[in-house]
Parts: sequence; structure tokens; C-alpha cells
Amino acid sequence: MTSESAPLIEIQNLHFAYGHHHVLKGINLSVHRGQLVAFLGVSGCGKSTLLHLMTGQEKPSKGSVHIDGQNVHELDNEGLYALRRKMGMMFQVSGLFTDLSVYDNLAFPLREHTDLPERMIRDLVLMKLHAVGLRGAHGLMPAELSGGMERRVALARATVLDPMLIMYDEPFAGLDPISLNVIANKIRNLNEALGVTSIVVTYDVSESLKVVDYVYFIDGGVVVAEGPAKEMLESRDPFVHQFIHAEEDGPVAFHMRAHSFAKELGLRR
Ligand SMILES: Nc1ncnc2c1ncn2[C@@H]1O[C@H](COP(=O)(O)OP(=O)(O)OP(=O)(O)O)[C@@H](O)[C@H]1O
Repeated sequence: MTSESAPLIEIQNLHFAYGHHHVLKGINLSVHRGQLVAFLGVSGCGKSTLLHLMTGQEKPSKGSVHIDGQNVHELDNEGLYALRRKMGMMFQVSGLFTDLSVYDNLAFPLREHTDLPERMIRDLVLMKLHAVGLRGAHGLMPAELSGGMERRVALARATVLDPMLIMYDEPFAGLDPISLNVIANKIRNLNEALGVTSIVVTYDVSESLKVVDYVYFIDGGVVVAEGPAKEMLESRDPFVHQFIHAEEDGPVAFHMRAHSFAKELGLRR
């Protein structure tokens, strides 16, 4: 297999625990270059943890994450830093620096990671803001933005260093339907326009299925179903069906695992 045809991301038998809490119990998945992929699962299933393992913020207890042919957890600090430079990230909480203007929020990573002259930084910042329709907002402070605008600025910032991979953690959370649609379409358009690979981590099934190519469903610390987004809508898999149609009954557990209720109420020993 040539390096271009090899998956950009390859995760094998990935295990991770916070203390005794085993969150990931053998995740296997791969993401091909140019794909827009969603990791779907209920709140608390470990989606954000998986992203933290991919960026090297956490170390697995077993298994591996390869990105662009490199084993993330075998890299030294310098290697990890270089790899992270090629990853753009957008989080649910936009993470914008509240004391910097929109312009400086985008200029910051360029000043930090490149030797580009200010003139060129200015052109790049305005170009990236233009791509999300917010060139006119460059002089505003984050507090002056609506939630949807803030998310778009964060989106522009995630692309500012021309990453090969962009990861979005709950990009749709808390947005009104129009802003939500705008963000979903921007994620799709940026994936094409920038020729990047993108991962969207979300519990928002309906929105993500409209724009992504491929979906991994995560439950109980493993991948329980996967497939092209369009096929998932027709899937008869009980997990996928329950999740997509938001049904109360099915294999997706609503209750966090706990001791017997009777025992906790002191009714039985
Ligand atoms: N730093 C931490 N220390 C201990 N437990 C944690 C920590 N971070 C997350 N967890 C636990 O690990 C599990 C997975 O959390 P994670 O945030 O990865 O889930 P998620 O699927 O991204 O959820 P959400 O969609 O609500 O963000 C949860 O049970 C959570 O309580």
C-alpha cells in the first residue's frame, strides 16, 4: 500500500481507563484521507477521550493510534508537537481567547508557529475569516459574538495553519437550527475546499448524517456499528436504529451502571 492510499488514521485495539474506570475497551477503526467521518455515541461513551488519545494528550493502556504513519504514543515531545501542528481542533466550548480580538485569535497560532511576516499573517487571517463569512467581524471581541458566530471563528482558527486533519468535538451543541445548519455545511465545505480529513465527534445524529461520509457508532468502549452515512439511515442494526430514531427502548443503555437500586435504598442486603 502506498502512503497516500494508506489510512490517515489507524486505531487498533485501543484501551484506556481513568483509574479503575475503563472507558475504551478495544477500539478499532480507520479513517481514509479526504474523508469526513463522525464518531457517534451517547454522552459519556468516551468520544472526547478518544480525541485526547489521538492528540497524544492521554496515553492508552493498550493498543495504538497511528496518524499519517506515525505511532502517536511513541513520539517524543518534538515529534508530537510537529504532528499537532498538522491537526486543527474545534471544541464545543469555542476556546477563543476572551481578551484577544477575533483577528488576534486567528493570528495567534500563526505568530506562534510560523515566521510569516505580519503582512502575510493579515492576508491569511482575513482569508480564513472570509471563508466562514466573518471577515467583517475581525475587529470584534469574542464577547461581542453570538454563539454561532463564535463557533465559526473557532472553525476558521482550526484551519489557520492549513492542517491535514481537523477534529471537531460536539460542533453542533447548543446552536439554533440555522446556525447548526451553517456550521454543518461549513464543515463539509471546508473538508472539500482545503482537501483535509475531518472527524466530527457528536451525539447529534440527524445533523451529522446529513454531511459526513462515514460513521462509527461507539458504545460500551467499542465500535458497535459502522458504515457509510447514507446506509446507516436504512440500517436494521438494533443499536443504529435506536440511536438514529432516538428510541427509548433498545440496546443503548440510558442508566449509568450502578449497584442494585433496592440495595442502595437499604431494602435488601
Ligand atoms: N478526566 C477525567 N477523569 C475521570 N473520568 C473522566 C475524565 N474525563 C472523562 N471521564 C469519564 O470518562 C467517560 C467518558 O467521557 P468522555 O468525555 O470521553 O465522553 P463523551 O462521549 O465525549 O461525552 P460527552 O458527549 O458528554 O462529551 C465518562 O464516564 C466521564 O465521566
